[in-house]
This record gives sequence, structure tokens and C-alpha cells, in this order.
Amino acid sequence: MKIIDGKALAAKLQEELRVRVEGMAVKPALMVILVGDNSASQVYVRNKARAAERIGIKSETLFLPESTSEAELLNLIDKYNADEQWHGILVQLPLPAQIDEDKVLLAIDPNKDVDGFHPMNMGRLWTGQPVMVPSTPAGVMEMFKAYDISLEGKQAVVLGRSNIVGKPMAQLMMDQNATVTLCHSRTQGLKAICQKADIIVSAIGQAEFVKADFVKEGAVVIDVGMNRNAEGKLCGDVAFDEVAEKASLITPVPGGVGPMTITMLMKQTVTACERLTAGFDNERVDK
Ligand SMILES: Nc1nc(=O)c2c([nH]1)NC[C@@H]1CN(c3ccc(C(=O)N[C@@H](CCC(=O)O)C(=O)O)cc3)C=[N+]21
Ligand SMILES: [Mg+2]
Repeated sequence: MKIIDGKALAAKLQEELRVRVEGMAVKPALMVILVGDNSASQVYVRNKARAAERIGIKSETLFLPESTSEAELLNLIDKYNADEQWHGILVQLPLPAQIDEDKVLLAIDPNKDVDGFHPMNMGRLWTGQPVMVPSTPAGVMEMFKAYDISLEGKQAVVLGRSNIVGKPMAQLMMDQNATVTLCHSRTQGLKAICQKADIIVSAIGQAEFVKADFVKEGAVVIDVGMNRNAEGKLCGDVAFDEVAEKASLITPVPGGVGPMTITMLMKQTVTACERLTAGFDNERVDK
């Protein structure tokens, strides 16, 4: 068994981005909006700001109170959409209950949607015209590439059907000619499906969900989970120690997919900046 070192790979890719940004006349700029005081979100946005700084991306985090109304947030998004100094706009999820997430994601200019969550960008991904790709699945694909994991003709199982991880993950693996089974909380016979998989990507949000008896000898196991166990320790969806004995490659939590997510967000911010300064427009057919 080998561990896929997301932290090391992220550091390498961030250094490449730093060099790329050094050569850019217009420096990329990312606006991060955090509504409320979700403690996990605080950690994630801090990690994003640190990565931006290392790479030379300008970033600002706007901390808004939990009571922020939907209209207030939509107004701010309009403002940053129109403001040419910002190339990327990221509204941290989840949002408080009074705010409709779908409306917010639809309001962000697709050209500045570094998360790739706007329905325009989701649709483009699904129809084979990707521009902005959700960063967690994009980060997993970079891991496959860096570790020479071919998806060609493989059986891949994705656990979790969210818009931000499961669905785009399945699409990206299909693009590389994997046969993908997208499983979720209502899937019957889930364990048996997993046992046939060459590659398992788990994004189900439940600690210790993927156990050794789910995993075929030699399978690749990617853990997207970000859970807290009873002691409050960060852990993924995979029972790491027992699964590691069967897997050929496995990602740890922390230090696996998380740092890659952040790195891909930065990469998309750089791309957004390059596209916007070159006059591309997502709403037309430009690629
Ligand atoms: N609009 C939006 N875009 C996102 O990309 C987005 C989001 N909302 N909401 C929440 C999820 C989750 N996410 C993570 C980012 C970094 C780590 C990360 O840095 N993880 C570290 C450890 C972090 C810790 O210590 O808690 C690691 O795995 O090594 C994890 C998860 C981005 N998300
Ligand atoms: Mg909501």
C-alpha cells in the first residue's frame, strides 16, 4: 500500500502556480465571502487565504454576520460581478437557512465562478465543454494523474451524489473512460457494488463508513470525507488503517484531498483572471 500525499502534491502544484502568476501582467484576485460562524468554514477560508498568499494571488475574505439576508448577499455579488478588479468570487457553503443557495450560485458571474458551481458551468462540464470545474473532483483527477492511475476501462464507484463532489466526480472519471457507478444513501447492495470497484471515491460524510470488507484487494481508495469523530478529531469516510491493508493506493485525511481542493481553487482563479483579461466570455461559445 502507498499513501497518496495530497499535501506534497498540493505544494508542488502551488509552486508551479506561483511561477505562472509571477509572469502575469495582471495579478489574479479572489473575493471569498463567508456568511455566519461555521467553525469548519473558518478553517477552510483561512487555508484558502494562506494558499493565495503563497502563490501571489490577491485575496480578501468578507466575513458577514449569520443574520445576513439573501438580498444583502445578492447585492454584494452583483457588486463584485461588476468590479473588474476581482476575477474570482467564492461564496463559502453551507449558507444560513434564510439564504437560498441555488439563487446565490446562479447570481455569480459564470466567468468568475471559480468553484464551478454555477448551473452554466455544471452544464458545460456535463456536456464535455468544461471551463470552471468544481475543485474537489478536479483535485482528485490531479492525484490520479500524478500517481499514474489510469481510469481507462476501470470500474469506479463514487459514494455520494452531491452537486459539488459526487456528480462532477463521476463526470470527470467518465471523461477518462472509466465506467462509473454513482451510489448514494438509497443504493441497495452498496457493499457488493464497492467490492467490484477498481477505484472508490467516497464523499458520503460519515466517519468509518468504508470498511475493509468494502474494498477489493489492490483497489485505489480516495477519501473526500471531512468528518469529526467522537473526540472531535478530523477524519474521513474511510476506516483508514484496515482499508490501507487492502488498497494499493489510499488518501489520508487530513493531508489528502483537502489541500488539493484548495490548490485547484487557486488554479481556477488564475485561469479566470487569464480568461477575463483576454476578453473571453463563458456565456458565449469561447473555450
Ligand atoms: N463555495 C465553496 N467552495 C468550496 O470549495 C468548499 C465550500 N464552499 N464549502 C466546504 C467545502 C469543503 N472544502 C474544504 C477545503 C479545504 C479543506 C482542507 O484544507 N482540509 C485540510 C484540513 C483542514 C482542517 O484541519 O480542518 C486537509 O484535509 O488536510 C477541506 C475542505 C471546501 N469546500
Ligand atoms: Mg440554505
